[in-house]
Amino acid sequence: MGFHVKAVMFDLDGTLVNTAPEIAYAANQMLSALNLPNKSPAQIARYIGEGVQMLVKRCVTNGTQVEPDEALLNDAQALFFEHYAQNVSTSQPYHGALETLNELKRTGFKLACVTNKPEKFTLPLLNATGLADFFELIVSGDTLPKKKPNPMQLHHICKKLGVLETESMLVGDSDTDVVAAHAAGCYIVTVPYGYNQGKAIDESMVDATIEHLPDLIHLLT
Ligand SMILES: O=C(O)COP(=O)(O)O
Ligand SMILES: [Mg+2]
Repeated sequence: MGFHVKAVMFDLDGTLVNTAPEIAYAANQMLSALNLPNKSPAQIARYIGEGVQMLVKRCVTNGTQVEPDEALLNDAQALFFEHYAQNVSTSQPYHGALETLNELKRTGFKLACVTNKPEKFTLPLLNATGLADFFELIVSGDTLPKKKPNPMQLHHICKKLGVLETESMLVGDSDTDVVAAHAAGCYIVTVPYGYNQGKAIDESMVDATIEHLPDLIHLLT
């Protein structure tokens, strides 16, 4: 396919691990604590992708653009952190995730994880799912001042790994990933099964789409 790639960066939620159920569980515990009605896991899954603050805001405002009361939002954030910390890492990697990372690492690719999830949740999740050791670098949503769709995390990873952006690929599940990769100048490959706020990925905007992670092996080796 002509990808001259030395480094592969993986998005986490919706790409490597099916975290929507555990995120929805924590979000509903937060809503219950605030005496707000619970939401279906499918609805909450549509709020994933732009970090915890956006997820919480969408949960308390029913996904609308209205600004919630600041005190309510602060309480909601704290409650989400408290509840998610108690049950993070009950999720499973998607089919083929481990074998794909294993094979890409074995064949010499530099691997990194880039997520909008806060570090507090990223590291336990990667450890519990057995994914952490594949990555030379893990950059979370609060590791740097900006997160995806801003390209800062991707530039940071390329610099640390000693590769050019044009030699790097992001594998993701959402428009957030697509915009970040374009802004950084990296290749972008997407999976169709993750969380893209209920929309399909616009395939004209990506370098390739794969059905499942193991398809990457054929694309890159
Ligand atoms: O926490 C989120 O909003 C999404 O996380 P992701 O970047 O790993 O998909
Ligand atoms: Mg994602």
